[in-house]
Amino acid sequence: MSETTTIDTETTGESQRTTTDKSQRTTAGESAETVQSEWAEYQFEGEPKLSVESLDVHYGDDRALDDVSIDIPEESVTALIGPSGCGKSTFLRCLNRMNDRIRSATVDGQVRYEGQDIYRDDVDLVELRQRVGMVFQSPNPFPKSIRDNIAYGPRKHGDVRTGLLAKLTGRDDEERELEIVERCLRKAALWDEVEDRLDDNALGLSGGQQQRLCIARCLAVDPDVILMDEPASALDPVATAKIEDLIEELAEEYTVIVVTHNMQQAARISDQTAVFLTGGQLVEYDRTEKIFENPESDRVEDYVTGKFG
Ligand SMILES: Nc1ncnc2c1ncn2[C@@H]1O[C@H](COP(=O)(O)OP(=O)(O)OP(=O)(O)O)[C@@H](O)[C@H]1O
Repeated sequence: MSETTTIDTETTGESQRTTTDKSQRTTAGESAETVQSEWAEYQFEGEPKLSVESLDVHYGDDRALDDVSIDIPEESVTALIGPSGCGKSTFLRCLNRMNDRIRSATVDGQVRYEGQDIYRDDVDLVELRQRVGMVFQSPNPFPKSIRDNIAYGPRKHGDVRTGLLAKLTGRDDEERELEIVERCLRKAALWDEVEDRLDDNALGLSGGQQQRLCIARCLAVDPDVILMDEPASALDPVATAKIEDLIEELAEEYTVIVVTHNMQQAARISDQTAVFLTGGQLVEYDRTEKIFENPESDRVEDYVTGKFG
């Protein structure tokens, strides 16, 4: 697919955030500049895993993200919340350049992964999406066996070789492949449910099992960051609870960023929360507890208490 994304590749070094007076509570009428400065003080230990600076996204002439800057810490869960159409999914897709696939999308600004600008012309998109994996709203397993779903990525990337040719050339990695399949299914809390039917078609699994399989498939290519776009919105409460537990476990090893419409879910599972509001603005970003218990912005308070959105 052709890529028409416009990228600003200017390198400006580490982001400089100005500290502002947090006593300035905002109202709906205040300018974006004032509103966006609210969360400038959110600080965490260590270097950011992802650092986004002045990110603007347009679809044709329509703006979807407006000057978004945010640093995301490693090995934690970051929730992205906000009303429908405020740009959460667009933002998520910028983090592994999935928006490159959308012809009308124009991306300006900077996204750094471990300090490296991911929008440089020479970035290998396959490698980027391997490191920054994605799990979608609706479970989308391949119409293949459970084993093949997990082994797909490692086979494609040449990490394992199986099959007749591999057997004939003595490079058969069947054992290693099974080890990867088991490890990833265990990490996705699915192994116990499927260990005796690895060769069954994945489409025979329940919705919740399919979603955990998709997470296991994502883990199989050894990601560092996992982007999740409403991963539980199509699931029943029991399956949702399993995904939530899994997300919290994954955050011990991975950097997880989750878009969710469910504010209780954001409050339950995330360490920090970013609130986007209409117009594609990131209005507030802070510890999840702070966002839900004592947000700086009146608009955020109205949103998290359900007064609008
Ligand atoms: N592929 C696209 N082409 C054109 N416009 C798009 C495209 N994807 C999103 N948009 C527009 O960009 C804006 C932000 O959409 P986005 O899906 O990122 O928001 P969202 O907050 O994730 O919404 P939701 O919560 O409903 O999924 C919306 O106005 C949407 O219509």
